[in-house]
Amino acid sequence: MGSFKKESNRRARKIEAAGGSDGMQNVKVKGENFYRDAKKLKRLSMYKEGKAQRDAQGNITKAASYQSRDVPSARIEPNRKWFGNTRTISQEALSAFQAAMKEQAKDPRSVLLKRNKLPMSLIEDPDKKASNKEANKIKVETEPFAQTFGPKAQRKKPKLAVESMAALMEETEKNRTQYDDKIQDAIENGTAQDGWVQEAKEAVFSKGQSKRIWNELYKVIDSSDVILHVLDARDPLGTRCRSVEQYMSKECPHKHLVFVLNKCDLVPTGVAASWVRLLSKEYPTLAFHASINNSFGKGSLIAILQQFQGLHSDRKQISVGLIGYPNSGKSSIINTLRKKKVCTVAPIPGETKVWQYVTLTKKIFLIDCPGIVPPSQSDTTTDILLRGVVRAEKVENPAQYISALLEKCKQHHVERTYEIKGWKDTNEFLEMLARKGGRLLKGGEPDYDGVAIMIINDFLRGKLPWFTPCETESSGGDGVESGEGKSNKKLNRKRKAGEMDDVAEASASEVDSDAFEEDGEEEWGGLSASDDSDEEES
Ligand SMILES: Nc1nc2c(ncn2[C@@H]2O[C@H](COP(=O)(O)OP(=O)(O)OP(=O)(O)O)[C@@H](O)[C@H]2O)c(=O)[nH]1
Repeated sequence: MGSFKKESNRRARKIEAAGGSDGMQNVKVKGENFYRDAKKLKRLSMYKEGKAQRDAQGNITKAASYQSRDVPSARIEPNRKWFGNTRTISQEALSAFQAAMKEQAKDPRSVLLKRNKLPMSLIEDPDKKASNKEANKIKVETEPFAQTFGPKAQRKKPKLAVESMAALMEETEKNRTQYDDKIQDAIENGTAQDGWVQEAKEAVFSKGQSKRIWNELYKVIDSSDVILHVLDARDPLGTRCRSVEQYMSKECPHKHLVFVLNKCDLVPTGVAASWVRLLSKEYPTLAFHASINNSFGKGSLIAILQQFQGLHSDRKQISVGLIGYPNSGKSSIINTLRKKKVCTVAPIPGETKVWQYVTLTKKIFLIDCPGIVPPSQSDTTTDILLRGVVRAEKVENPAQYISALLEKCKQHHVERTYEIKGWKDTNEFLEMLARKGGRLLKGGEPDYDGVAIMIINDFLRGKLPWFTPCETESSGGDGVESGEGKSNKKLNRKRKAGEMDDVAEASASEVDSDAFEEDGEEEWGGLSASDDSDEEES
């Protein structure tokens, strides 16, 4: 406990120093504002450090310490708290982690982590990053703004081949005539080459490439966490959109891409299995048959979507976009998953016009996208037509595509489907079919184009069985006829067992696809793990 003794002594001392009772008013009494605050103390101690030294004229010869402009040498004491949430690891451990992650990031099935929580900057190749930086730096350094643009620009003027406007017009006209002649020659001789025959294509072959459709696609990609890329099992590579895959891996690598090999009921089980094996090396791949009552692979597709949803458990829901070629069965897959008709499905391409949201479960939304066709210089009009991008009724002279179509099919399948035999060339085949079906024009002329449209539609809708063999599994690799490899041997075995008959019949009508379906379920058990209990659960 303190006493007031010290305080009374202090007051007595002060009064005495101030000259008796007159100085009473000047003696400070303890209470409010008695003690000096921190600010005042700081100022006072600054004065204590000394004033500046001045010469006779009053100029400062030596500055006071508070006036000095020298930077004081200060050291900051390191503190563990700075490293709050981070963990420090050794360089060796970091390199080992980088190497392991690089391996895993390549394998799409082994990394099922939240991509946005991965330290991607650590995984990226530091050398590559450095070289990119270097390249950018060089660009800026070699061509600074002032040298390139503005009044001090040092760039040379472009050299023009012509000297006047009239000469330029003349040159342009000459080039155009040359180009037109070239196109005309190519069309007449059938020697069209890539690049400059594009103009000669019918407008209908640009279906699925319009700006509107691609805008829809980008909307779907932007809004989705998982993208299901739907491929036609009969021609998976033909219906693959590599440009979209590249776009996704570059612009949004955190989104998951999954291949869905649809229409598996239209190809032999072995072929579908080999395609799944091949495509799985790049992205997770599922075999699927879209049908509301008789589906295949639905359980495994829902299971994989639920896994993805688990990865994003912090979100209320995830969106799953379906993209792919027109007519590949995107809307049918949504209907199959929902077990009812929620999207319009039609055997004609371009049925889906705009994107649409469908709720699968409380936490999973599906987005249907219109069919897209990546523009390619190497795709011929025949390729485009036989992928089902264009309606056969819309093309000019459809009979011209029948020879290519027949090359893709086995002769005995064509014979059995149309119950005709012994044609020598495509024209004769069309004529026989026209006469058999009574498709004749005035004067008994066969309706070649009418029959050709029918055949193309049968080909696209699965009435005429065909498939593209998986190249890695067949030694020939160019079409059904030449493939003598493993898959074809397998197929031959199946054909002997009457399985291809099942395919032909099953594909004749979509509803009547049970026989092949059952077989598929048996063989596919290990790959896509689809069983009834799965389906029931979902
Ligand atoms: N046999 C068979 N036919 C299928 C399958 N999936 C879809 N189809 C048929 O393929 C046709 C096209 O199906 P859609 O679902 O409309 O295709 P889409 O990809 O939505 O087509 P767009 O609207 O043009 O983008 C329809 O006639 C379907 O019945 C399948 O697994 N097997």
